[in-house]
Amino acid sequence: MGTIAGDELSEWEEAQETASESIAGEDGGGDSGGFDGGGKERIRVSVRLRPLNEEELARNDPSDWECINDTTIIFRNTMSDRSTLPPTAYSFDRVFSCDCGTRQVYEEGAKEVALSVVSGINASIFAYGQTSSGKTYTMTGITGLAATDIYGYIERHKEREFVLKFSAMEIYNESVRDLLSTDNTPLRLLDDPDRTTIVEKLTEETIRNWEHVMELLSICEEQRQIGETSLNKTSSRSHQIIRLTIESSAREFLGRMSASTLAASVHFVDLAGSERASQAMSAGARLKEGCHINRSLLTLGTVIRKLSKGRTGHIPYRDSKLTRILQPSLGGNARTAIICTMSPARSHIEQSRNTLLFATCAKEVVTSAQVNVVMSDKALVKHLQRELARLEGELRRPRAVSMNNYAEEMLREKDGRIQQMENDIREVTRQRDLARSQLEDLLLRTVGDDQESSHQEGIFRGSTSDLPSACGDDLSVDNSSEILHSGFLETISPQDYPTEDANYSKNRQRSSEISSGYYPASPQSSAGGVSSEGGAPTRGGGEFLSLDARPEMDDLCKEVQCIEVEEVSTIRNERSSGLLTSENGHGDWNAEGRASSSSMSRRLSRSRSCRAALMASSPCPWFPEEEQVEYTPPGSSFLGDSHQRRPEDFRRRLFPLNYGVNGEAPSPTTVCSSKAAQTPPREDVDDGQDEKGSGSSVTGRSIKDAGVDPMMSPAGWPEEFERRRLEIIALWHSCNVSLVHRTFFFLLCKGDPADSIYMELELRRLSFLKRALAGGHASNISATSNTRALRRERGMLCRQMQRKLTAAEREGLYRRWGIPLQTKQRKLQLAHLVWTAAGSVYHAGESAAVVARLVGEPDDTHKEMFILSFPVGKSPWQRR
Ligand SMILES: Nc1ncnc2c1ncn2[C@@H]1O[C@H](COP(=O)(O)OP(=O)(O)OP(=O)(O)O)[C@@H](O)[C@H]1O
Repeated sequence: MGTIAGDELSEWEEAQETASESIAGEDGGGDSGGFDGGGKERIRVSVRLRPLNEEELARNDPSDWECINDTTIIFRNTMSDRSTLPPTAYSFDRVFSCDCGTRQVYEEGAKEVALSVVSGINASIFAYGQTSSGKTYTMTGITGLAATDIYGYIERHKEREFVLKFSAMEIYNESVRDLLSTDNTPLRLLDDPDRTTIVEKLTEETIRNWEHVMELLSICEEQRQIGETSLNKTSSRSHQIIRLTIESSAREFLGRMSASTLAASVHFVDLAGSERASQAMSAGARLKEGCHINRSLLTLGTVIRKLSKGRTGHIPYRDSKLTRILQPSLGGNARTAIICTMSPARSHIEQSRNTLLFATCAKEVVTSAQVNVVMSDKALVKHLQRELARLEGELRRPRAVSMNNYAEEMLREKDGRIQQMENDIREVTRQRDLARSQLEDLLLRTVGDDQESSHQEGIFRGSTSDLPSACGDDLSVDNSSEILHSGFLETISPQDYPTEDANYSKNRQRSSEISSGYYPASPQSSAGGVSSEGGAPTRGGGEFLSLDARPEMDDLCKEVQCIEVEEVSTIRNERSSGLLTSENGHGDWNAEGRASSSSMSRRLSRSRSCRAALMASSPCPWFPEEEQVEYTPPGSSFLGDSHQRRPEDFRRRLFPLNYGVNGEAPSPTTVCSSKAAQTPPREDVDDGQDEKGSGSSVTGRSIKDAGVDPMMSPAGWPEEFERRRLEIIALWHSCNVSLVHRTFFFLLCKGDPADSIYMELELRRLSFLKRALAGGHASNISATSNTRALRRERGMLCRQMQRKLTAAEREGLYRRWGIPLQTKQRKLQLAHLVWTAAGSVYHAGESAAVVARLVGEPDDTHKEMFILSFPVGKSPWQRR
């Protein structure tokens, strides 16, 4: 039996209501005492005053108690010495005078509560009082009457099927005995999940009829421990608990899943006498009984007292078997009625007062009875299955959620990895393309210079048929190198060239020619080395690369050509005007090597178009395409003595044409011994008086392009380095060059003679850029756009300060740079301070230190970048 709640209750509500209505309907609520079917109510407390018994009458024990009405009993002191004292009044739910019969007591003091059991509400009827006060007398009557009424109710409610079960026990000396069993073995008390106490192995008889109940009651009476005390010859020495359990179901629902079963128990409790042992004049076995009795009653009194004060604190139900078994009836799920019996005799005044005190407390105790509906087996199975499914669902749900979360987390992680890998692939691809582009650019420039030289050489020694038709101009040169076999060429035998790589050999030889800084002009030499028909290589004078034998090279060299032409066009024109003349409109050259100005014009025109085509097809990754077309600075021939000190592998990559067959670098002495290497550098002055021919001027330009200044002694380099560095710093400032570029260049070029080539290149590029900006012929770049890019770069530095520097480091920088710590936007101030002084190497060094700290130190790779490209506005760092 138990209670149900929630949706399960709704399943039974209809049947329960049917049962309750049927009970209330016929009996008008009388049978159930008008109880509303559940809720809190106080214990119904009644006091029954028995008549003076023979012994009391015999000793003239006066009766001082009087029930002045149905609810109040007063103690009227008839003793002479206390006659002046006012009577003490006690009020209860009902008081019964000595002339009230048991039926009346039952009807008015117990029936309402007792018959609640037929409505599925637990009920308890207690008899409390001292020995011989009439507890057994009262409870025996009440139990019988209640049983009779219950059976009368059953008889009247044929629509319901009732099942009555009877059990009885006594608690004697704190041992529980089964009154329906001859076995006196104490029964154990067990706790069930409903916090009720189960008496193990207690006999429970299913009652057949009213007579059966009476029979069982008789058995209990016979079985109960009795003894003779001074007050009661047949004193009940134990607490007797008779339990009548009633289950009822509406017959119309029987066998159905929805069949309702109301189940409740009514306890008839005849307590042992509450008197003190001494008062009962007990001794021996009776004294021991008295101790146990009092222990249980003492606990009962404590429980009632505590319950009467509210349900705060610990209620010592478990301190005795009596209170433990009756716990539901004491402030639990039961309606309770207590009938306190008392003797009217003055001699029992103290016990009577105690009884009334107990009753006073009991009437304050609130119970919370409710209808108990039990399920049928089928319904219980269904309910349990549903509950099982629910619990399994709950068990699965968190796990499912957890699994889903785990799966989602794994997917997110994998997506993240995939994204990271894709980013890595993109980055690697970008770097690969960049490196490839740089390598191609490097080769292009190198070969371009070679081509430029060859082209120029062709001007002197070739014919119109030597030039690629795509270039439009058929420029022929009949001049030959005057020292074709001089210098480096003499050191390398054509036989040494690997036959399977003729172009490489040719290029390498050509590069050697360039590196020697000398272009042949001697007809004699030309005759020995180059065919006048087409410049075909001859073995006798060393193989020259034929222009028509390498059209792809011609295409690749266009960028360099056009830059060279742009830069030196004025000079070249002037020079050409005196040295080269065209014999016809197709740009043929005369035997004196003079070209007409119209030929040069055509040449310039061709170069620009070719450059544009080249740049469009091979964009430099460091520049937007539109910027590359217009702002690629002059290319250079990175040749000369200085680069010999660079890392061997880099030299090999950068100047493949300058190496021998076996990869060995040409010795500085070889280069220096060349005739051209000893030629004084020529200024790019348009004196127009180069009688030595264009070959000399080209030679001089080539030397400068190579960054080799034969006149500059190693001892003079430090001063020259400082001069160039200051010039570069000033140009950086003028051109708004990227701060990162400035930083890397400044930190990498520290005065090593090998740096001369980089500085020369940088100066040339910066000069070109400055002129382009000043001249306005750079349509896609302007000082404004550079300034904007520079501002973005300073913003980047500002953000990097926050990321890369600690607060202490930043504070140190602020102090070092004179930025007041109390000012705002200090990082921005610092970012706008670096690289702002155009004429101070010290300032540049400090600036470079700051920027390098923020973007990282440069390495040799960056140094190579200086040759490959020249970032304006945006730095390589920004483009990552
Ligand atoms: N209301 C009453 N009217 C007439 N006789 C009564 C009444 N109450 C009790 N008696 C009688 O008083 C005697 C003692 O009653 P009873 O045995 O019921 O007392 P008790 O409280 O049960 O005592 P104990 O606790 O010792 O068992 C009995 O002989 C009984 O018949």
